[in-house]
Amino acid sequence: MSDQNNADIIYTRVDEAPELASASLLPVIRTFAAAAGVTVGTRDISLAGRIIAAFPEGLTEAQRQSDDLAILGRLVKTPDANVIKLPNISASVPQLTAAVKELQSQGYDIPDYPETPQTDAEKEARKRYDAIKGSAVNPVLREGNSDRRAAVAVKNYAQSNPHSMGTWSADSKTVVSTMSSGDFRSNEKSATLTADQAGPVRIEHEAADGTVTVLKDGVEFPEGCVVDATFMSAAALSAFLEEQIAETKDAGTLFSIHLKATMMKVSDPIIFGHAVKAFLKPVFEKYGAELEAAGVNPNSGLGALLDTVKDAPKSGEILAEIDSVMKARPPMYMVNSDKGISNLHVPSDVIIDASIPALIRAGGKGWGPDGKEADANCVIPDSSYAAVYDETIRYFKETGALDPTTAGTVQNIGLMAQKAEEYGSHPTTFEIAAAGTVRMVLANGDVLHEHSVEKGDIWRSASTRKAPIEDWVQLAIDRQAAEGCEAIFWLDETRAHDAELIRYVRPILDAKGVADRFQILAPREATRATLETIRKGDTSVAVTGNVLRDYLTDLFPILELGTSAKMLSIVKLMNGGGLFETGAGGSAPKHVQQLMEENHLRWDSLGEFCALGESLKFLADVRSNPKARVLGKAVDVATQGILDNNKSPGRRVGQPDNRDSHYYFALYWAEALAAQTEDADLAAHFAPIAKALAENEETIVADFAAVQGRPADTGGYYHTDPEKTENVMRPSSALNGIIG
Ligand SMILES: NC(=O)C1=CN([C@@H]2O[C@H](COP(=O)(O)OP(=O)(O)OC[C@H]3O[C@@H](n4cnc5c(N)ncnc54)[C@H](OP(=O)(O)O)[C@@H]3O)[C@@H](O)[C@H]2O)C=CC1
Ligand SMILES: O=C(O)CCC(=O)C(=O)O
Ligand SMILES: [Mg+2]
Repeated sequence: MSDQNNADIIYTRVDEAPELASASLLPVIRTFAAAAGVTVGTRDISLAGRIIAAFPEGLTEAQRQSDDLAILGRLVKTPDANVIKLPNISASVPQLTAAVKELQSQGYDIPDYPETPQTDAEKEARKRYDAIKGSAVNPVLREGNSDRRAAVAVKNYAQSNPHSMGTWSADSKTVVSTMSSGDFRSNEKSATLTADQAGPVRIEHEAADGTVTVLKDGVEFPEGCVVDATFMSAAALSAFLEEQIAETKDAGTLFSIHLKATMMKVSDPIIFGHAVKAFLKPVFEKYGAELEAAGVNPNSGLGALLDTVKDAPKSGEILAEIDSVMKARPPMYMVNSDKGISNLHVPSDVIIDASIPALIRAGGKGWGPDGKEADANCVIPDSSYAAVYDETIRYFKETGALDPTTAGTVQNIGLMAQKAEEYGSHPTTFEIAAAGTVRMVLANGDVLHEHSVEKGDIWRSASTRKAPIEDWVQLAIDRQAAEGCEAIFWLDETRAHDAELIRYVRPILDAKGVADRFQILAPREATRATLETIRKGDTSVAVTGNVLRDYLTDLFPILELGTSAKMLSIVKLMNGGGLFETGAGGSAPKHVQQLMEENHLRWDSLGEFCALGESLKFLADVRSNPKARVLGKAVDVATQGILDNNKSPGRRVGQPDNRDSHYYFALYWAEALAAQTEDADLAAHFAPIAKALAENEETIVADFAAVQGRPADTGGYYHTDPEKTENVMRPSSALNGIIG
């Protein structure tokens, strides 16, 4: 439930590990902030919360929730916004259906997710679920461009306390494989709209027999908007996947496919489904009709397929066939080899931004079905950005792994505002029903883009508005000026969309007289140049579009810091507010599993600490609240204390965990507040708190240690019980007595 709706700072309620961590950290933040008259409210953007808000009809008054995402969506368009955004689940269909089941089991009368909606009620339910699916939160909240980097203290800490890195050898068989034609990159067309062309656009499909179907009408594109259209050929994709399965088998590596089925919620589940069909091709050839009759949707993955087949007629026969096909295939890269969960089981288990960097950090190794590490063929069907990973892998094979003790750092300025580029394209992405032509028709009747398509092709249009582009270039100029270092626009002049962006970037750089401080390089060349720069210990600012923002802000932090959870992640909202994201990663489902099994939470809240400090300092600026600045500066001291004293959570049961790190954060924060001299009232207020926290260290740490090693019950996975979660996450009465 939401509370304190007009609070100074909104702290988001999310899912999985960060939500568990919040149960312990948020009380500390609220208590400390209150001393400076700063209120911290919450808004629920969790998957379960969004489902509850979408289906009030069958719920009791007590069960209902407000549509907090919509409320936040309005807030971030105002100068008043000050939001701390933790990572939330971007749900694939299997995650969505699991959350629905859990809520139903808790007595929430909400409809099932209709896989093939028939009745009007089912169609309505499907429409609402489709709005919840995938990356449904970030695009709404990100009304600004992205500034992600490691705080200096965090980077220094990583250099003196390096994480483990796998070794890279020149004979590693790990490769990236991508399409050379028929993909989104190859078919892309792009144009920047003139004043005459601006206005509502119609997207239509004309079948071979002349039947015209309107796919989408009235999509508003203003003047200066860069509008792209492209498609992925289903035939080319299938041929490519079959070829890759065969090549992987020949090479003796693991087959892996890396997609973004969450943010690219229409296109990438379909591509994933093609991979499932290609891997099990003989099964689909033999039992296609039975699988369809049973309601199998390959886009939901092998896990769902196996579940559905279990209850189908001929299940024994089909399962035996699946088994024999799998044996003939190359071994698969596994998500969890102990539990037999493969890359193809769930579309959201292997997400490219985090999955490839983890493999690169490990020296190009993935886990095989036998539970052993092996080289892998990393299949990335679309070639738009695959070169980044390909070049990184080639570079490490040539030069060996990066050394985190000496490596410099890559900062990112990402073009993200107002659903920029591919990540905003799902409302204008379509799986083509019949061979023909897809056109984008402007208000004046002109055809902007046109493609010949076949049945099953995935056609999409993406757009990027002028104001966000200009804001992004300015942010890059400011960041480069602040760092005085290398800065590269990762744009490929031979790619249609990038060529349009370059037409914006060059004149702005010239007009500001800073063109000599920037390079414009295609992703492959930019990757090589950047790796060479950080190898020397220097800093590089990567100025990128939205997809590379996502990819690079996991890739480089994971190599430099071991994880992207420690990143500072600021979104300067276009209308003046601030959105402070915590880290650059996700909600870490594996961490929840560990907590449930052995009551150890290895989630590191460093991202939250960094975001909190920024949020408080921002509040101080916009509200002229000097006490908030004192609080914010003390947060920075506390964060430094966590690093200096090695108080981040350990990975294994028995080691100090997330709860311990919050205690030390509170201790250092209180000590810093007590010690500062800018605000005597705050110092006096926090002196006894700091003293009590210090004096009770032994008891508090013992309270935490005592609960580990046994299963923990939070009353749910997607929709936890607040009281049970509080019991699990705040087990120290000594600490609770001080924090309140
Ligand atoms: N901003 C957002 O809202 C984002 C949301 N997501 C969502 O998160 C979910 C999981 O995505 P996934 O791709 O697995 O990526 P995650 O970033 O959640 O997990 C990858 C791994 O990174 C490590 N990790 C991440 N955060 C932390 C942290 N704070 N402390 C310590 N380790 C951390 C963990 O490694 P280890 O297990 O080795 O400890 C974890 O297993 C999905 O539902 C996805 O949609 C993903 C990215 C961003
Ligand atoms: O919105 C999402 O699904 C993921 C976001 C993400 O990975 C990122 O912003 O780095
Ligand atoms: Mg990401």
